[in-house]
Amino acid sequence: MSYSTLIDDSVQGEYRGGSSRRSGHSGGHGRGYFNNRNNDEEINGNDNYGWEMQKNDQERSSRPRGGRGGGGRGRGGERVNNRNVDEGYGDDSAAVGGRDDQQPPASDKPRPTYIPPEITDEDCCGVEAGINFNRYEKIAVNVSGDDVPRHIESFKNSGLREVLLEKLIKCNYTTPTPIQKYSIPIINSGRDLIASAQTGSGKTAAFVLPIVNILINQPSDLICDRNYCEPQCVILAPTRELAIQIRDVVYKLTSGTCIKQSILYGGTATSHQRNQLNNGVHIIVATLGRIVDFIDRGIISFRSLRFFVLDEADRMLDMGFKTEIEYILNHATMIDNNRQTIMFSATLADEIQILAKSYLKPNYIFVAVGEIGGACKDVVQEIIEVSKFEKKKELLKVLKSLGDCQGTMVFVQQKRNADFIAAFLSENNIPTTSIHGDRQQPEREQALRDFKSSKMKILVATAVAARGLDIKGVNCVINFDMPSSVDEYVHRIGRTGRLGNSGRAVSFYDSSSDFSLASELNRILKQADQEVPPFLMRDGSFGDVDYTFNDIRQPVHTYDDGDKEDDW
Ligand SMILES: Nc1ncnc2c1ncn2[C@@H]1O[C@H](COP(=O)(O)OP(=O)(O)OP(=O)(O)O)[C@@H](O)[C@H]1O
Repeated sequence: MSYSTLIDDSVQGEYRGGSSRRSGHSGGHGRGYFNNRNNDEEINGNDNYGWEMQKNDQERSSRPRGGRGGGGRGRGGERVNNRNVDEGYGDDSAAVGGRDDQQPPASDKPRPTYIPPEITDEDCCGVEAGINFNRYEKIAVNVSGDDVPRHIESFKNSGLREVLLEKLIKCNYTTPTPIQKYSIPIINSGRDLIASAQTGSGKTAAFVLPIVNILINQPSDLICDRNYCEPQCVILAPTRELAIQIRDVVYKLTSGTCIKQSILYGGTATSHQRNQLNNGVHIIVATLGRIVDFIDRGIISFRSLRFFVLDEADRMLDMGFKTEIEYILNHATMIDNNRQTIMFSATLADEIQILAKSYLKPNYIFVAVGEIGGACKDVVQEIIEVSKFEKKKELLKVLKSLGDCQGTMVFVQQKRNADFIAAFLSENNIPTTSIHGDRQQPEREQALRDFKSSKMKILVATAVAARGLDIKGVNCVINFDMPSSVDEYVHRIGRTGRLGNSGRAVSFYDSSSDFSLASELNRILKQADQEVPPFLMRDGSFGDVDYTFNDIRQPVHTYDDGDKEDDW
């Protein structure tokens, strides 16, 4: 197979002497049309992380705040004029100020004209439950907070409306996962919630189901006009692709009901999104940069907001996004008492919990299924010591050992490396595509489609695909480069081994650059009952694993197999 049939145009362009986009012609469907660049979230964990984040934070913290009372375009307008509103923060915050010297000033950048395809039912098929699904029952659940509502045992007795139960049957959701058992009644009862559960264990439905249920059960008027919209629920995610996926779940659970939803994300035409908003929507799923643009323009107000959800909450509250989150929460139209705040992630460091507390009502509930920040035990983790010069050779060796390498995600740290590795694999006759923040939005979505449909066996990705993506048939994750934190490692390897399926993760450890991760990797491997290789013991300490549930408020109720009811 020739190289050009294996890899799409932009990668090819990149490989043949720099980015085709940079030289003014993007290949394929993007030619001369989608010539915006995507400032993306991977900047936060990867390329040039340090100084740019500081710069961005300074820039954002100097922005004027709120105060328009839901209309006034004055100050918002100024801000809009100061940057390209379509690109805004690119994806999605974190890139204000431009992290790339080659980027033209924001105001010179062309607006994206990409209108994403309409969602179809085919877009909504997720992973099917695997052989270890029943093992979820054995995972201890810790809950803290006063007057915690009783958890459910089945969807049937969950209080969800018939229309939702029918949808669950269609989706093959027969039994709720532990996080769903606890979250559904908590959210249904109107309480704020911060929750952690392992990757691939159904956190999305854990918040979408009860929210949709309440919106249907206790409807309130949908307020909008041709310039303005008051959503009742806003769900924020750190990446565009994750926002799309959450929207798909919302669509799956609301289609045919009165609930209207919309998605706002960067790299796409704003006019299209605006039209949807002006017709009124109950639920907006969004990335941060784009929703802030709409707020700045006075198109979105929070007067009717009933639910504010942060998926991947630890990521959303870290330096890259925190200022924008606070901007939204402090917005003049936000009425705290009306709002239920809900936060989910597989990883929730103590600092994040402390920060999150200030956004939650004092009687919020904290739920942790299993070890907070622990890796999914259905993923067999293998760490190989490889010098950076040997990595490509080792990659081919690992892929060969997989037999058919269909459904492999290869993570790298830098965007240029993603294209480089994709080109390298393609040259070795392995159909490969790539996803990262320098690819244009249609290309990113096409890459995911090609990987999901098995047209491409391998997806090479940066941090942009590390969190939340739920792709059927991902059998193996390869960390070609180690991520910069062990939490990101947990998210990356969690793209496989989802919903009780088994998965495999192979990570290349180069002592010269990954030394600082050694102790944390030891802990993660031990927590997940995996073998710890000698070189990690050599490079890192090997203290006791401490994933104890730690709520700043006490007491904590622990529920494990056989001890489910006592504390209620
Ligand atoms: N009760 C259920 N029964 C069967 N399938 C389910 C159930 N709940 C969720 N799923 C499916 O499980 C898969 C994983 O769910 P989801 O993406 O919400 O996981 P997650 O916990 O958010 O993972 P991550 O931490 O990686 O974001 C999805 O394909 C979803 O459709």
